[in-house]
Amino acid sequence: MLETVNLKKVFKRNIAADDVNLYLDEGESVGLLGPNGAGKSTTISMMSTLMKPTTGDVKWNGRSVIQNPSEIRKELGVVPQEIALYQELTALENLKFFGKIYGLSGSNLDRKIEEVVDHVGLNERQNELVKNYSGGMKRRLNIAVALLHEPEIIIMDEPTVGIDPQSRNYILEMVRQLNKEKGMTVLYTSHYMEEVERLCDRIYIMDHGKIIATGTKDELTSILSSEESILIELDRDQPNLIERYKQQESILQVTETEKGIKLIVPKGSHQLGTIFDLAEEEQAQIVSMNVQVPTLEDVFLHLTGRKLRD
Ligand SMILES: Nc1ncnc2c1ncn2[C@@H]1O[C@H](COP(=O)(O)OP(=O)(O)OP(=O)(O)O)[C@@H](O)[C@H]1O
Repeated sequence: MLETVNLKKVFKRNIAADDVNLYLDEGESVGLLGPNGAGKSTTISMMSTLMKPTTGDVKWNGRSVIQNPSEIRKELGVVPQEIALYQELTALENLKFFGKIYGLSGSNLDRKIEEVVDHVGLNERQNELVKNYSGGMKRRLNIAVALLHEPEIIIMDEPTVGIDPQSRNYILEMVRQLNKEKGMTVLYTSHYMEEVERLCDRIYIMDHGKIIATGTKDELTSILSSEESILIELDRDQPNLIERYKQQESILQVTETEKGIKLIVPKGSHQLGTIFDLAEEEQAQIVSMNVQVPTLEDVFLHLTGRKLRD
């Protein structure tokens, strides 16, 4: 349905997207996951006609998006990261304005507005000025605008950045319904692993402009199927203990967490004795210990050596 072919964008000497190849089949919900600056916005801006690639192409049902931008733009629902609304107008006036740009009018436009306002849960507040909206409401209205012309696909650039947990939850549930109940294809970018885990059938992990892994959540975590992670909660910071663990060849990865340390070890390698012995030598109190199967966050760390939100 939508695919990129060796898509590349170079800003002066910075390669923001480097030979990106990804695709979405009809009805799929696909996540593009990566830290800030990974190249997600650049990639989806090119996919949605908002930016020209340096080289490569984007195909929409076999037709080049680069060759036919204005024609194909009408078929895509695009939710940019920046809020694109008129603050001095009401939500309803904004929707009428953008609806007309999409070529809608009369009772057809009224019906579509009613539908999208309902979908994003803004019925009761549609006559208020956008400047008085909360950040979460503005984001919801931003999404409503992108849905007005009934696109087959919605492309969303980090739609939950900077909003409260309740609005975030609302948006995630809304996107899930669009995909699962209305059958809309979704491309969702985020640096929140939990969001793509919750929403997406398939995930692309991006870093430094490149796609570094792809698959379902299970496929991606199976990259680490021969490993397990051990979460250790400590009574206080223990920099010496972290160093001691790092010196152990049998411990593959050591990361500091909010409350302690996370270790990645080969599955079934019976490291608990060593872990306890070293803690005792460093006079560190282990408050709790948890052995877990790897998460997408672990996969990212494994592939890049960095945390998603460093
Ligand atoms: N217009 C531009 N001019 C120069 N460099 C740019 C431009 N837009 C993006 N970049 C650079 O390209 C790289 C990728 O940026 P991009 O915004 O695509 O990343 P991202 O994964 O979407 O991150 P974020 O979550 O912060 O938006 C970054 O190094 C960024 O500084």
